[in-house]
Amino acid sequence: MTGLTLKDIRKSYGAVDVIHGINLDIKQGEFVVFVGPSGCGKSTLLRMIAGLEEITGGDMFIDGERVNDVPPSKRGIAMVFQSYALYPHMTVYDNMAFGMRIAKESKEEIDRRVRAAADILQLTKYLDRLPKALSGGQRQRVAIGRAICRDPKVFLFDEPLSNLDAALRVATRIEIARLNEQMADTTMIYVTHDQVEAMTLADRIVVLSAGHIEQVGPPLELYERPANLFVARFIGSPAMNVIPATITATGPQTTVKLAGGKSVTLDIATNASENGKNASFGVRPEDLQTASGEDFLFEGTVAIVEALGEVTLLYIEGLVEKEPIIAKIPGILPVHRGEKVRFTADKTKLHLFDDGGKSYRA
Ligand SMILES: Nc1ncnc2c1ncn2[C@@H]1O[C@H](COP(=O)(O)OP(=O)(O)OP(=O)(O)O)[C@@H](O)[C@H]1O
Repeated sequence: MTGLTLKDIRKSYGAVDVIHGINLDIKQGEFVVFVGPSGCGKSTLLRMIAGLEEITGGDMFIDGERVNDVPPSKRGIAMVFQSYALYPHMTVYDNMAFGMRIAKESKEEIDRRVRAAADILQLTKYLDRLPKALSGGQRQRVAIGRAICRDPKVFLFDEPLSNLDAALRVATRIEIARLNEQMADTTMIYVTHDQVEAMTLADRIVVLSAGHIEQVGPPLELYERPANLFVARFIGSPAMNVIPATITATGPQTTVKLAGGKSVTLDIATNASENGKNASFGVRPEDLQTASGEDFLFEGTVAIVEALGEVTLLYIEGLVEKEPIIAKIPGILPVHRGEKVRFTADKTKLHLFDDGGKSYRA
């Protein structure tokens, strides 16, 4: 057994349970991203893997070895944090070499590892510089380089890009993707709030909420087939539109009556016992298209137009109380506030969830 296994992992702070029994198998070399709302336990879980937080219950295995009581330095793990904490008076080279010098590695081995890490991260020409003479993105790359030099079995990242500006985030994200390719045998676990980072870096995404797992899967599987309303709303930006509905016909296809009165037939199978039940109908903003004829899904009044150039976001009112429906239409639309607009959507892209929020498509 290689990689990392979490078996019914629990965490409590005093009487407060924050992680409620996580079961997860991570294969060697896999890139797994933890996402979830603030406070759901992402950092706590990562810190338990690192050994920085005690495990209250359950078992954790790295490379088949139970590590619950193994100290951080003996777990074969390296962690990169949000703030990179380099030694300001040391050069890039010395910052990367520091841990290995403490561990009494030979000069040759230190030099070999520092240069290999610098090469992967394109830092070779900065090795003699002090951190203050580097950009934020370069400094974060040095922090990553320092972690690479430890030759970890498991690499942990806790929102490593969140202190960088937008352009540097993109550049450093691409650097991390490359690092992952070059260190194909190293398992990587990454915590982020950023949808794009999660979607582009992950082999699998773990969606957490309130200390438990909602769904685990490859990014596009979560996007196309969310297991429940929580995941449906969490993955994708702007979030999936959700409209209350009632099931009026079941079978290989299902017909629902949407709040507002329109009936829609979906390519989703339900059995007869579901008839008459409340459900939630879901459609992603980017799956809506404007319609001209009578064959439309719904109609509403444009409340806000956001023209972003490559797409136009329309906020539509009059369908569901409180929240507007959002449509994301490619290009620039000649539509104005106050106009009535009709929308359709590809039937295969529609979602339906039962009254407990579980997807009927699962
Ligand atoms: N030392 C502590 N004592 C008590 N409760 C704690 C402690 N550390 C964290 N918590 C609680 O545990 C829960 C999980 O926190 P954690 O930092 O893991 O969440 P997170 O998902 O990483 O959040 P964020 O995205 O905001 O960083 C939160 O409700 C938090 O208040």
